[in-house]
Amino acid sequence: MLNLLQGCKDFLHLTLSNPEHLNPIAPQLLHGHTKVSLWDTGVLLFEPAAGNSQKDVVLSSGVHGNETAPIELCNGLIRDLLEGRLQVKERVLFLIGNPAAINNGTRIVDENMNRLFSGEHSRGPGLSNPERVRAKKLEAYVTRFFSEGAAIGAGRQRIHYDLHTAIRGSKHEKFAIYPYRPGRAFSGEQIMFLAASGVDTVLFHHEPTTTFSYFSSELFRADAFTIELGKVYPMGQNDMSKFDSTREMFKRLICAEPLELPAFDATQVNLYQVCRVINKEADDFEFTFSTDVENFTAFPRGHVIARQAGKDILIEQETEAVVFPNAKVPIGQRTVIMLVPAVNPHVE
Ligand SMILES: O=C(O)CCC(=O)N[C@@H](CCC(=O)O)C(=O)O
Ligand SMILES: [Zn+2]
Repeated sequence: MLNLLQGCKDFLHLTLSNPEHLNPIAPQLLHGHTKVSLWDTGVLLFEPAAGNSQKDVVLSSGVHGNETAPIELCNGLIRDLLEGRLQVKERVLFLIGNPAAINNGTRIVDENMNRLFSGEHSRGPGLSNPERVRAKKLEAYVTRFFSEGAAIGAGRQRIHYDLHTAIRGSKHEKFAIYPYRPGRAFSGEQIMFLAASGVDTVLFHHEPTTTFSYFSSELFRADAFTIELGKVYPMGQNDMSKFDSTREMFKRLICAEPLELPAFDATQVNLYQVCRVINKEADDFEFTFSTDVENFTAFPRGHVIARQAGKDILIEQETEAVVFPNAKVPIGQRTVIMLVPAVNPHVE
């Protein structure tokens, strides 16, 4: 393992040089205190060789190939772990989601991978393209990781941060999507962890989705989020100083350093409720606003925000804010998420 990595520039380089597959490598002892295992290309596990870990943490990046900052952030943590500057005290699984799309510099190759989880990869046309195949494998790796954690002992915390960047600029630069979780309170500790990581805005989703974070949240009861860390830039062109707080909190989490989180305080964060999702139903779908309108821009009741098939789509609530508007999606998929302020969300 170490030889394999030493022959390459680094783990990301190894991954991108083998975009489809790498043979697994059994656990190797690193620096006398850490077990490191390669499960597949872009799939790397670190475990403390001794001691009582309490948490199973998945850090995924590159599910969309052009969202490079989280890939660089994770690769930096991996480099520090491999070279011994950091030592994990919790189990951590790093996933680089879509190496072929990263090589392409594009969001997708054939299909949006973040619409293919919770078994969606095998519905309809089935495992008909590499993204479907990879989504199925990623599900299997997360399942194995959490199952092996459960075998260590009961009561472990499961965490999955699926790291992205947004196509547009955003009024709140860093934000997280909290997957729909009926019957489960939102975690105030997680929201304050995100805030300490520089992610000061959280959207509560209103329905099940086929995203990676929903998969881990629903199937494994993980504290799982899609986290948007800023705007998309090409690889190497990210200002990595913008992620100092995020890196610091991820480091504290995986190295079991004190998190020093304040109690949940709704005044310290921006909380939004998803009120609806507008799907594309016709090829002529178009927004009435320009491509430089930022995420979280709000519009008043009655305002026409989009048109399709000869019909206007109007703002229904007193105000609604838009996030992820994108008219260039296949018919049937989400064109935009609509938000209202979250009123008294059930946070514990
Ligand atoms: O900026 C955009 O339009 C998309 C950024 C992105 O990839 N967002 C995720 C959000 C997933 C979720 O809703 O949890 C996605 O669209 O897959
Ligand atoms: Zn993304």
